[in-house]
Amino acid sequence: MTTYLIKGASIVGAEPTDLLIRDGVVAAVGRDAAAPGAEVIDADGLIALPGLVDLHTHLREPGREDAETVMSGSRAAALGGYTAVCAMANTDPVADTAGVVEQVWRLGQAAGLVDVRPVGAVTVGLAGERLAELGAMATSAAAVRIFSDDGHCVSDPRLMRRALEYVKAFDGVIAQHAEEPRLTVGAQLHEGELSGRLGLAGWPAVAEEAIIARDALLAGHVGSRLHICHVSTAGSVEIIRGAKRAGIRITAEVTPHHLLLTDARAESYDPVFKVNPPLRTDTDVAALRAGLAEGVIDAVATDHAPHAVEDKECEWQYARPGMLGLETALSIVMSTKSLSWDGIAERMSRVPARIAGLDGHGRDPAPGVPANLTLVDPAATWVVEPAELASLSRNTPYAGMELPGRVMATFLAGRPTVLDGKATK
Ligand SMILES: NC(=O)N[C@@H](CC(=O)O)C(=O)O
Ligand SMILES: [Zn+2]
Repeated sequence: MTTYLIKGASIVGAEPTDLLIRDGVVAAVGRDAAAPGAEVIDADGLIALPGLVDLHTHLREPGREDAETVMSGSRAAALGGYTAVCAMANTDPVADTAGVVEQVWRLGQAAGLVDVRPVGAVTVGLAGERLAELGAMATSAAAVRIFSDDGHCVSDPRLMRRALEYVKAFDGVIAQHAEEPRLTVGAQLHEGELSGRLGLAGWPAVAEEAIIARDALLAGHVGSRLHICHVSTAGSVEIIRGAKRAGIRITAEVTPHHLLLTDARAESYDPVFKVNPPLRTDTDVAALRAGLAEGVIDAVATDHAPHAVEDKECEWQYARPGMLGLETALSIVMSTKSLSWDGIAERMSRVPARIAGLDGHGRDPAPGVPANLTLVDPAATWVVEPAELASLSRNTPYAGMELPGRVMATFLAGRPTVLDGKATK
């Protein structure tokens, strides 16, 4: 295994130093760190962050390998500075058995660019009727800790309660896509002035907030762990704040797109802006940014949702919801200027690693720590060219935008997955 000497990197914004990476770990930190024969990486002006951890990635394999594969999604993740991603269960077949989660986990190992941690479905086929084999997925080689029907809400409160009770035994967590389906029938975008003007069915904030409030109470009653996917409204932030104050074991994530974009984008009628939950208002964006900085929202998660051209480049009503996220997440978060480097490390690496139970990830580079880290050039800017993304899909809402911050190198267990801004495989 090659030894690397990273010279002049600033660890999470501290004074520049050198890092020696040997045998999969950070072997030494400091200006005197030297090793004959080491490959030297000039990191002058770069920020070293613990490798980013994504709690919400759609890799589409098995089933929609035309939109993304474990390999292409892993490459996109590494280029975005990620060393671990939690792969959502809404594949075909659904990841609702030990067999499917092990298959995804093995595909991730074989790709070797990022730690792929499969999320298991809560219910069989995501149908919301019967619990999936949660225990078998937890004890499988994939060691599943996060369970989610994401794409769908576990709307039956009795089933949700039982799932929360079940995962307590192995410190699992239920990640809820909070959407009361009876309130979002036919919904196309945020319910507000614009949906009224366009004459399209709206997705009201209360459809999200009602489920979060209900599930927080259930999680508190059961004493189990609940995680809320892609929080999108100011009201949700307040409910989560209250639940945390009450001692409920609740965590939450926000996506980069909900931190930047508003429903005004829907006016263009370009389906690239169609997503679940929908883009909301300026007030929501401000509350999400503040909630994230404060820690009421624990983590940034991409909800990377690749879709094939025919599913996205069509009439708004027929387009699938979702947008790409892995390769742009860090730059988008930087562009919002709502987090310091420590805040970015906390909300994009340390805390998501803790939520997902990933011991080897989310640790600042220090002697003895597994070498899962990323080097970012804070001064560089880049223009998003959809055709140049590593994802097999093109549905980025940031096409043509100039963004700050460029991932120059990423290391997974001491091996570079990105060098000079390019994936190593
Ligand atoms: N976010 C989306 O709009 N789409 C996701 C599902 C989901 O995360 O809810 C997808 O799988 O495409
Ligand atoms: Zn979702």
